[in-house]
Amino acid sequence: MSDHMDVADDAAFEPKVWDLGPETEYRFELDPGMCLVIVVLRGNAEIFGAELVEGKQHVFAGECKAAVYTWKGCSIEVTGRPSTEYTSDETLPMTAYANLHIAFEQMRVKALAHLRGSPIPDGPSRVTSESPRVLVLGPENSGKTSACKVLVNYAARSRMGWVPVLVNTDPREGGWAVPGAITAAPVAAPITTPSASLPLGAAASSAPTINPSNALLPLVYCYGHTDVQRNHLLLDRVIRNLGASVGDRFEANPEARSSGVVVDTPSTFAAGPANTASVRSKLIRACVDAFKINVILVIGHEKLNIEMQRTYGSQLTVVKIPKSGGVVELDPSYRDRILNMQLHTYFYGESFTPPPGLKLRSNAVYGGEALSDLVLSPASTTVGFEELAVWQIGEKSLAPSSALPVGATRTVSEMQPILIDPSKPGSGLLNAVLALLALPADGDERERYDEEVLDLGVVGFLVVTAIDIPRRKMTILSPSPMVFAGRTAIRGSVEWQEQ
Ligand SMILES: Nc1ncnc2c1ncn2[C@@H]1O[C@H](COP(=O)(O)OP(=O)(O)OP(=O)(O)O)[C@@H](O)[C@H]1O
Repeated sequence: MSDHMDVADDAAFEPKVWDLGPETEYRFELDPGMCLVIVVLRGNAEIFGAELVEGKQHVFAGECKAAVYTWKGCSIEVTGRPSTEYTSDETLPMTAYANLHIAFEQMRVKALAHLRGSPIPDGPSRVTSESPRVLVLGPENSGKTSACKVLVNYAARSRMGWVPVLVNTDPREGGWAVPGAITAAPVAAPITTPSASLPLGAAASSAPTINPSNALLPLVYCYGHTDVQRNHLLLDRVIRNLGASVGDRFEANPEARSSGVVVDTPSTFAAGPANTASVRSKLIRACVDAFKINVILVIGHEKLNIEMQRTYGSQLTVVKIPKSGGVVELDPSYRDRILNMQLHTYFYGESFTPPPGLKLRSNAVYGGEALSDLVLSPASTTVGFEELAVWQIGEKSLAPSSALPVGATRTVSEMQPILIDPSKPGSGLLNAVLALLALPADGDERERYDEEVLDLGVVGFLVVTAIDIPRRKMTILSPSPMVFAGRTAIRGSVEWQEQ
């Protein structure tokens, strides 16, 4: 049953109290420029598994769409003017997530006991002593990212002190960085959802000097495009690189492995035109291999569930879970706006105007952060053409795979790094988003190789805001002041647009 409300203009900014019964949720959607403040008056409430602290003002903006869920019932006070708000008791997927969480918790406990050589709980176990390494698949708008957040947040909230790794392989979403990136981070405290431009909450990558409460330090690799089909060989390679980096972290800290991994994927892995089927299955395979997946969750897609059962059923567990009725259908224009908003947020942070008539208290939070920590000050630096080497991967006029004749395959050139000459008019560098690469590890120079730029992690993203060809200089926007001399960057197809 759903209790829909039409939002009346005149009463919109009066606080409204919603009493939620057990296992129900209050769903809301914000239009551009809107801000919503929610206070839990009584009971326990959570957003995608992250608890809302009672009595605190929780601020939402940036076209956020989410649901306040309660297991046992609660009262919340809501101030603002959402474009849609209603309550629903059709929350069956939350029960499915809770059951999965309990099963994953047992796997973690056994994995840790095994590692420490302690007796395995529940006697000799049928279940292996592996931690849960979960791949989440589903079509567009099926709630994959929300499901990942719930599962990771429940683990991070557990008293066992788990720090699960959340991986985002959806380059359209950009995870903790910018669109075009794929990222992974150990999650020690629940991830919040204050805004659509911070789909996985804030991270320290764009503003290392602030965000004191958020210690997330993601591993970042650059794919450079938002379209999975554009250069799937490259995406396959960066997914495997990200998996290797996560593996290295586990090598360095074996107990961290027992918390497990949850991998979010793009909807294009699950569904798409028939001629993309082999690419899709190769990319799913890349994830299964890279993160040593032992559980595949398929959200609301029977055909894919059967396909996964057939392909992987003998070696790992495939579970189908229902799609939540609350998941919002995101249209292409919304996705374009969010892409730009996410880029801007990476450099400038967030800003919002509180609902008229509402005074925000000093302890109000925006996704777990104090309001004073939201605005960032990027740096603008002039750099000589010779100082920063910018590469692109593959040929300039790379057509998407879907545009190739049926049966045609790409040549190796799509994985070939090509140095961009900024002095050439039409180099495509102006307004390009660049991924600044980590320095190669010290070592034998002979170990360096031509395609090295494909395999290096990213330390931050930059934008070329001006090019002066006569003076051979370009102006670069970076999240914080940086020295670029001798550094290497990659350009993809993501472009900066002024807002
Ligand atoms: N129960 C819910 N109530 C309200 N909004 C929700 C609910 N579940 C998900 N949403 C919102 O719906 C939108 C889509 O959900 P989500 O991003 O989880 O789906 P997805 O399958 O990962 O999307 P994509 O198509 O980008 O891969 C998001 O804005 C999310 O916050």
